[in-house]
Amino acid sequence: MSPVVVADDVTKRYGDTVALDGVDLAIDDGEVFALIGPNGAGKTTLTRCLTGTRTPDEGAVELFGAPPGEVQADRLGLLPQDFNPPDRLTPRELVDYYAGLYDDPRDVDGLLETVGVNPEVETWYGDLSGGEQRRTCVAAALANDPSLLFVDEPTTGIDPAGRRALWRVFEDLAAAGTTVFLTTHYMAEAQRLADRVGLLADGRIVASGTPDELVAAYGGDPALDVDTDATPDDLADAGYTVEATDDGLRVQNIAPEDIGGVVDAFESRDIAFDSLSWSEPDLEDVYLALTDDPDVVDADSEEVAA
Ligand SMILES: Nc1ncnc2c1ncn2[C@@H]1O[C@H](COP(=O)(O)OP(=O)(O)OP(=O)(O)O)[C@@H](O)[C@H]1O
Repeated sequence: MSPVVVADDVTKRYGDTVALDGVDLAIDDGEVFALIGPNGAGKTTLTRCLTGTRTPDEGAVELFGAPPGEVQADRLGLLPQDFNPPDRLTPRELVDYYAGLYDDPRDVDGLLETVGVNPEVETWYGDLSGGEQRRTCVAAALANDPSLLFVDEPTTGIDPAGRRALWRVFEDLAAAGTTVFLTTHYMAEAQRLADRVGLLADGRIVASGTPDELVAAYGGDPALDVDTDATPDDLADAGYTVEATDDGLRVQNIAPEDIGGVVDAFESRDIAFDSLSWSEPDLEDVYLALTDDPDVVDADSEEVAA
């Protein structure tokens, strides 16, 4: 099976800034690929090069085996990060406008309902909340029922319930065979939706694989966090790898069945603690290990205005 999306040694510069530095990528038919990476890593630039809205300085891009400009428009869906439709249209008018550009569009009201926007609403796009605007834009990007969809930060600014609703939309698209390329700052989004994840840093793909492969390779070990005033020295003779954290101690490489032994080690040394919290590594740990970026967004705890 030949890949649907190919980037071959793609380099893009803006003046002295090297936004992409030799990116290789191949995405198979029906795959959901999530591109993650810090601000300025080059995600939007790569999305633009792949969709033909930017031309690489070096290297080549192919969609369905052809340059992006030669691909039939109704096969592609694109939701750019900075998509800015006319303000004075209702959601139905707006999606209807995009649907009208294609021969065989999806049903507009059904699309709006799918993304959680009431098709009857008479509010102009410009007066919708940020989350409602983004959901309307997702509906517009799906108007032609694309077989390849590019979405650049599709759920930024959407509240947690709305984000999960959109995840279900993307999961349904993937189940129906749509190839999806998405960029996101939400590690939970990449972990849940993506068959494969690529981590872009300074214009280079520094790691790629399934979420499980990346976690196994870079995520570290499961750990037990202990809320305590103790220091690592207090447990120096206990045989554990222990490091200090903001709230106390982290005991590394602890399986669930080892937790009792750690508690015994604390109690036998008369070390007081308030609480224990065990966690397995996830994609966020991978991201932090490979980028050292403190601004990674936790999709479950982030506060957003709907
Ligand atoms: N039109 C432009 N002119 C000059 N520099 C640009 C232009 N577009 C992007 N850049 C620079 O290229 C680099 C990559 O930007 P890009 O927007 O692709 O990153 P990103 O990973 O999408 O970032 P974010 O997560 O903040 O959206 C950045 O240093 C950016 O400042």
